[in-house]
Amino acid sequence: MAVTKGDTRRCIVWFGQPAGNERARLTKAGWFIRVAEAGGHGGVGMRNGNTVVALADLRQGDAASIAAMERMMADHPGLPWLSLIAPDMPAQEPSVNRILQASADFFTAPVDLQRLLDSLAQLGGEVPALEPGDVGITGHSQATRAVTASVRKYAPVELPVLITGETGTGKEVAARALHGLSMRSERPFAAINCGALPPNLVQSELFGHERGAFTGANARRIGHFETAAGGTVFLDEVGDLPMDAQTSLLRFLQEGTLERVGSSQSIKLDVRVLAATHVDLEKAVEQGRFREDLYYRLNVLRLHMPALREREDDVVLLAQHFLDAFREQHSTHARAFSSAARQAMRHFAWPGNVRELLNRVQRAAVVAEDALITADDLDLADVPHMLEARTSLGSARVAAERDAVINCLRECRFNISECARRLKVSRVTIYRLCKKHRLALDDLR
Ligand SMILES: Nc1ncnc2c1ncn2[C@@H]1O[C@H](COP(=O)(O)OP(=O)(O)OP(=O)(O)O)[C@@H](O)[C@H]1O
Repeated sequence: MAVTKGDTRRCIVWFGQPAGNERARLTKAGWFIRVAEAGGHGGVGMRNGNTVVALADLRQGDAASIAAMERMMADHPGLPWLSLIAPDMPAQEPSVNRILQASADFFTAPVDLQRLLDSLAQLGGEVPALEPGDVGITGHSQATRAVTASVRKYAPVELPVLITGETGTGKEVAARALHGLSMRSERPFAAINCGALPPNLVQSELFGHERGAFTGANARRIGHFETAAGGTVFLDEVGDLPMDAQTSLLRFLQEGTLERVGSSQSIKLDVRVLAATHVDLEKAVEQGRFREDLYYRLNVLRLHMPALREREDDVVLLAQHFLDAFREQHSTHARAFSSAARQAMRHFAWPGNVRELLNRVQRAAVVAEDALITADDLDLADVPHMLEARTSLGSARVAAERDAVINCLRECRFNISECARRLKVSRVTIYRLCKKHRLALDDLR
């Protein structure tokens, strides 16, 4: 199988059968598609200078062709591989799983063609034409692009996703994006804050109850899970679920069934579960506050939402986005941010993350007197002083540490063991500190 003269420079070797729309979109984007057979002869057909990406299409795959695909991938480890599976394919099945693991990225049919093009562009060494706004997650920093790519990847997979991150980082925004990009998007999305439910009512809120199930249960109540049938349930602060509700949730994840409180009848239900936590769930497991088996069930796919201070490049963009949204609903003089305000926003640590930014921008839009929101309007006028204090305090600490080591070494006549004893640290630490402060012992003596 040789690449003929007319081939373009960007080539996909598609092991399987691309659908008409897939072929059309990729060709339009400038990719030449070569259809190949995993068990066929002649390798993948490469020519120097071509960008070649291989795609393992397992949609029609029987066991023999999956095995052949695995061999083909093993024979060509230097090639970037993508893989494509059917939605009902058992991703845990060892040979399928090995193929997914060996791929740079994988897709579930129906293929999100924009994501496929982005992935191909990345593998071909181009800057991906990613539009994070498409999925409702505003931001263009590296960290946000990585989140968006994971959201696109996880959305079509029918597995739970555990979303972690500090408060206000956009965990619910991500959960909505996962739902909105999934095949369930036309069905309900139910967001439940487990921490806000009274512990004795959690079971009934989530799974419903029958009339007379407990004092005050005057009528049958349908729970959030049943209301979201065919859709997605998002359990925020899942670590706050009481033990009995954890057991019911585990059973639902294992068997796809639930029982209303006060009933022994099992109800079969199709709901995808997404969960979020801002506490360390692993620690809760260690301390026996969260079931380990439930943790493993929820933590199949994991999405981490970075803190806002880790995505400095997003701050001004998000602020303008919130201001524009505010202006659509309210009248305000404010149109944009002064350069001092932009600088203060970029340097602020944002302990409340995106939620705090949203609140400050809305408040500032109300109080602003002019077209440009000032640092003062945002209540961030102190940021430069805070930075200065942090810098000077930091450098004072470093200087004090250096002086303490030098003085002690001199007093101990450069006896490292003695110096370590007096400063109550190990000898290794003294050597490390000397290296850190660039203290050459010979120069000090
Ligand atoms: N990338 C984003 N683009 C636009 N709006 C965002 C983004 N991230 C967060 N927000 C907004 O910030 C606020 C907080 O987001 P969200 O509720 O999703 O955070 P959270 O991590 O779930 O918070 P908590 O841990 O308190 O439940 C919301 O108003 C949300 O719309």
